[in-house]
Amino acid sequence: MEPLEYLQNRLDPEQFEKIKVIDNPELHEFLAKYIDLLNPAKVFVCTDSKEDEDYVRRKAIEYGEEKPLAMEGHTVHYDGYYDQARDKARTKILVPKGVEIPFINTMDREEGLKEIHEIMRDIAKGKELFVCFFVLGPKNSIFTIPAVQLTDSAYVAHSEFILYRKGYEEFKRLGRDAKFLKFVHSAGELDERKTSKNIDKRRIYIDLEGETVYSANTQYGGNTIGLKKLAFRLTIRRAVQEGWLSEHMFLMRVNGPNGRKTYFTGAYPSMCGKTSTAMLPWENIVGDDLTFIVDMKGEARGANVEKGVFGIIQGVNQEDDPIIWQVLHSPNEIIFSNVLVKDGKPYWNDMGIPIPDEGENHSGKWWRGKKDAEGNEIPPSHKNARFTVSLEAFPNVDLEALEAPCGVRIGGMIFGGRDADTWPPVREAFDWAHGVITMGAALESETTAATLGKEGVRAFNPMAILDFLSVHIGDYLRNYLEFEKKLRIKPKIFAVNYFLRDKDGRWLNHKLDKAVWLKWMELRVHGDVDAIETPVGYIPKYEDLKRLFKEVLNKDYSREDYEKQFTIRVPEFLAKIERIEKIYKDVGNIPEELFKILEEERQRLLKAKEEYGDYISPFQLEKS
Ligand SMILES: Nc1nc2c(ncn2[C@@H]2O[C@H](COP(=O)(O)OP(=O)(O)OP(=O)(O)O)[C@@H](O)[C@H]2O)c(=O)[nH]1
Ligand SMILES: O=C([O-])CC(=O)C(=O)O
Ligand SMILES: [Mn+2]
Repeated sequence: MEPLEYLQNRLDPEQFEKIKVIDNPELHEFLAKYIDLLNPAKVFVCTDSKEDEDYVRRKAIEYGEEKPLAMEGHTVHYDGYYDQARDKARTKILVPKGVEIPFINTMDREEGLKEIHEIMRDIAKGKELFVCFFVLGPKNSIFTIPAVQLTDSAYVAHSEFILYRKGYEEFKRLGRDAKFLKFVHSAGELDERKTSKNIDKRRIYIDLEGETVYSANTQYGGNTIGLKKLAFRLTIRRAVQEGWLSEHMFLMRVNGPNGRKTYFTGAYPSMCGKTSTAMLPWENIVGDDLTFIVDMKGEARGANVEKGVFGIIQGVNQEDDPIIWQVLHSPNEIIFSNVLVKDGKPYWNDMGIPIPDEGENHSGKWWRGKKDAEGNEIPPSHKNARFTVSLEAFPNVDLEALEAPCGVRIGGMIFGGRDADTWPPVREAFDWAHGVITMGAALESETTAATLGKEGVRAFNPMAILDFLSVHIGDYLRNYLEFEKKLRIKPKIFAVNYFLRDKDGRWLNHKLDKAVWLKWMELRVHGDVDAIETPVGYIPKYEDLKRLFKEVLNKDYSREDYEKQFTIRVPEFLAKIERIEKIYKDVGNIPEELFKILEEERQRLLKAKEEYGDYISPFQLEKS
């Protein structure tokens, strides 16, 4: 049967009409195939109308996937107790038989497709299936990538309405020209708490060739929200093939002297500070997780892939995060996930106010001291509990930049991670290649609760994208190095480390110190301050930071703190180069330039060590 004919038979006339007017046979075929496979009781097609969005929102509550909270617009959603983070082990990239790609969890495409299609057969039985259209990037711009989502979870569809720009009209406009991404999701059978029951059959399979991602028997956003990390695997590949960058980066405006606006991107692994940086109250947020960067007339231009925030709620408190706090306590449309609820109010770990001793959370009925099946005490909220809210709700959003069809010019690109003992708080690369290699490609960070598995383990995580990589790392890095050649005006590259600790494990910095590093980087982009040359890049001068700490945070910054934080730790840096070099040597197909740049850095460090010893005070380097 022809796909359109099938759809006409299968859908209510009202729903069918919405599909029929999109002139795209590939779409019709896709819809017919997966509606048939998933076999839902009914199908709802979302246009860009407010009524359709309202319908999805209502269904999320009717089907019990979300519950209303006391404040208007607020709901809570729970994922299963063992479904609280991204499942790396069961997320696989489907590749032709025999193909292996370093660092990537791959699977034979034929086999994978067969398995997932079997898992998905009749999986939506008795449920309603939502067909949703969105775009990645601003509408009608060079960044725009259309995408269609099928899901039997009203929570997933609802999240996407908050996080992405609507794309139904765009599909209609583009017709057959739409080169779109496809997402098929089913939460599978649900238990009495409306959480996915068959976790053993949880699968996230990414078919690069068909630009389709399948996700089954899971609800956690990172595993299910098609346009987020699932699309990210597909766009990384497109970017490498087409010569642009698709990155795990925030995008923000740092406000310089005399009203100067400078845009920065920042790539840090999951749970390592992207949202908290982009949300600094006196700067402006454009995006907090995913950025597309293209070259336009020799400039690097960036745009937020999304238009909302799926942010970590643990630790959000009135003092450090005043804006998020305010937004979370106002009648905005917000989905709280995996938090503690008592009397219709949400609570989370480390929120800076007393938390009730009982309520409902991701484990069901909860009381302080409750233990899970493994004997671990269950905290009030899960560490990876999140809030989903549109950026429009934030008073500090740069709306013009968010919707700019040509994006914004990027002045600086930052790389960072959880590094207890090596990198100083902030440092500038000597040039593009030095930054891309020693800061981006050499990034290591401790694992976090954003993925299932052990936390706090130092792990190689180049450009903060290792979990999402879908091409050979060598090709990915070559694309980065090549990208520079298209640029007339090159962003400066920086590295930050918010997570440096002393010997006793205490943090060497406060959470808001990052505000000072940003202002310093802004000045450096414009050549407004000098810096100290070290073997690993440029670092700030004490006088400049002292002044900025006073101006930005009204704090006194001592010489002792500066010296502790900015001492160049030669043995740690050398050990890191050793580790990174070994990793890349073992994989092959790596640009030669990477080894050259690491070797040069090693030689600079060895020379400095001879002259100054293992731990070099910035004051010593400043004098020389
Ligand atoms: N010690 C310390 N913790 C920080 C700092 N900045 C952020 N954090 C903590 O890091 C955690 C994650 O921060 P986010 O900004 O939400 O992480 P993200 O990079 O946006 O993460 P994803 O959404 O998972 O990609 C939170 O628990 C913060 O409290 C800092 O400067 N110092
Ligand atoms: O995708 C998710 O699960 C949330 C996120 O931003 C990340 O883990 O980097
Ligand atoms: Mn992320």
